[in-house]
This record gives sequence, C-alpha cells and structure tokens, in this order.
Amino acid sequence: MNIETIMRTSAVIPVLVIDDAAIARPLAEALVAGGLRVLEVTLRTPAALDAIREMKQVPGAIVGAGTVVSTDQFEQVMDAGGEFIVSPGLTEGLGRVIVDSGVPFLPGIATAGDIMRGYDLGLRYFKFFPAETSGGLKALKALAAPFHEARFCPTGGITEASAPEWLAFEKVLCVGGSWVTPSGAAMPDVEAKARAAAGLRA
Ligand SMILES: O=C(O)C(=O)C[C@H](O)[C@H](O)COP(=O)(O)O
Repeated sequence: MNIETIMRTSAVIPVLVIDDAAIARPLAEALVAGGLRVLEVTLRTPAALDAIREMKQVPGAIVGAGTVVSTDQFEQVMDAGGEFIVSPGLTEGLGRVIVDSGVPFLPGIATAGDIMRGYDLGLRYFKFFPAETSGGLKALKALAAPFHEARFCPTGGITEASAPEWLAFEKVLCVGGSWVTPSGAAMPDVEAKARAAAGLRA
C-alpha cells in the first residue's frame, strides 16, 4: 500500500493519543466500525507502540505512527508493525531513511522550502501542519500553486465543522484531526463521530 492509497482510504485520519494500551483495540474497533480505517497513533505516550500492536489485530485497520522524529522511533514503529509514518516536519536525514525503506511516509510541511526538501527526496504527499495556525486553507492554496504534483493532508486545528471546506480543495486528499476521539469519550460516541467524519467527503 502506498501513501496515496492510504490518504484516499478515508476522508479523515484520526490522530490518536493513547495513554493506556488496553483501550487501543476497542478504540480501533469503534473507529473502523464507523468507517475510519486509517489510524495514526502518535508517539506522544509510552503506551503508543503497544497500542499499535493491539490495533493491528483489528480487521480492516491500517495502523501507522505519528510524531515520528527520529530513526530510533522509526525502527521501533517498524518492530511494532506500523504500516505508515507521519512526522510533524521533514529533515533530510530521517526523510532519506524512511524513503529508502519504502514505508509509506507523510511528512509535515509548512513552507515552500519544506516542500522542495520533500521533492528532493522524491516525495509528493505531505501533511500540512499545523494547518490552521500556518494560515489555514488560504495559505495552503497559495503554497500548493507552484507544486502541481503535491497533495496534502492538512492537520492541526481542523474540526468537524471546518473539515468539509478543506476537503473541497482538490489537492487535499484527507484531513487529520483529534476531534473524533475526545478524551473520555465512550466507544459508541467514538463510532458515531467516526461515521460522521467518514461521510464528510462526498
Ligand atoms: O503529534 C503530532 O505529530 C502531530 O502532528 C500533532 C497532531 O497532528 C495534532 O495534534 C492534531 O491535533 P488537533 O489539532 O487536535 O486535531
């Protein structure tokens, strides 16, 4: 599976911060049942790698890691069975290691220089991060104009209310966000939010 296929799988990639690996499997089941199959587990918590292992057991789930900022973390995610990598930014060193591995990679960009660094590495798919505070949709449209092959997953500050506007831009293949899994939400609520999110792209 390549990163374009992953980005086109669902309109929304839920960005997950998991404190307890015991909830990972039921959470993934709720998200997949609601129609969101692509799951980004951020490496922000000690439970994240175990959460990836748990979520991989759920049929239909495509489980990757977010917040990957070092080659050590990349290797840990590979050991845990992660299927794609999301980073908040793009460095040549880490980018080269991931590109050479062939693992689907979605690095963060916020400037033309970032995108050019990605082009140098052969990348064409990027996370626009942090989307709202980097100037929002207006900024992304201006930034995307010189890079006709680039496609994006805006993330950061996007809500259920603002997502449709982002998704209407043809260079946006999906959006990322944490709104689908508010902390403490019951699983039926997560499933309902996932279903609403999955239906955002016409
Ligand atoms: O951890 C990372 O690597 C990140 O990239 C951060 C997340 O993408 C944002 O935290 C999205 O969160 P919301 O703005 O709450 O939707």
